[in-house]
Amino acid sequence: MSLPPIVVFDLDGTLAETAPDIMRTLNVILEQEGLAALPVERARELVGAGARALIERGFKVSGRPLDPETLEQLFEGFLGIYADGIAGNSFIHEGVVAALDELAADGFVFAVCTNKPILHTRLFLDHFGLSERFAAIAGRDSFPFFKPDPRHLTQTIAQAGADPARAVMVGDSRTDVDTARAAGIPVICVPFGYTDVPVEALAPDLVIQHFSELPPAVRQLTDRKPAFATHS
Ligand SMILES: O=C(O)COP(=O)(O)O
Ligand SMILES: [Mg+2]
Repeated sequence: MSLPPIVVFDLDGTLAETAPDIMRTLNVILEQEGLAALPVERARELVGAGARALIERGFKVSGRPLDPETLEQLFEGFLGIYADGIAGNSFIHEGVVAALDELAADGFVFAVCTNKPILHTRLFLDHFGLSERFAAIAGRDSFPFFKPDPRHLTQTIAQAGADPARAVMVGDSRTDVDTARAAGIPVICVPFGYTDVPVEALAPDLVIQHFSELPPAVRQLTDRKPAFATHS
């Protein structure tokens, strides 16, 4: 039996708007350290490479040096603060569930490959009742490597038991495009996530404006026709 095709999703900024709760957590930490809170709009340049990088970048834009030991302490604090109220102001983007339903009817399976810690990733997806929709869920700490290392993506696909030759990545940032390119997997970008340059500048295979555009985009890139195409 052949392996199923797969769509692998980035989480922050792609499947979900998570910036309000991520930035709220960062601001608790910055204020604890005597620094000014940053506006949620800064998420576009700060989020995307995981919680440690977020804290580092938050200190950098605040003009405060940060030594490695303090970073580790603050990261430990971040884990608890963010987990507590992880979905307070976050939401799954409109059309995600309908797109999953439509692609599942075509035989696709799904996975999440995110640089969010796996603890938060699972908590978040559980909160929205979505965990069981994914054949594999991989966070930044699920393997000894993480995006943009292509093995984060290829191992996620392997764990999902899917066909890497009929895989598509969906993301919102340079990290996702670089990961997919290095893995030789086509990539679709959403323009409403966390990136400091327009996603078009990252040259993904396709850009979708809304998740209603995802099923045809995925079919185009995997050369698959809708299940009932022959009847139309
Ligand atoms: O939380 C982050 O910094 C990155 O998460 P993502 O890989 O889901 O965009
Ligand atoms: Mg992202």
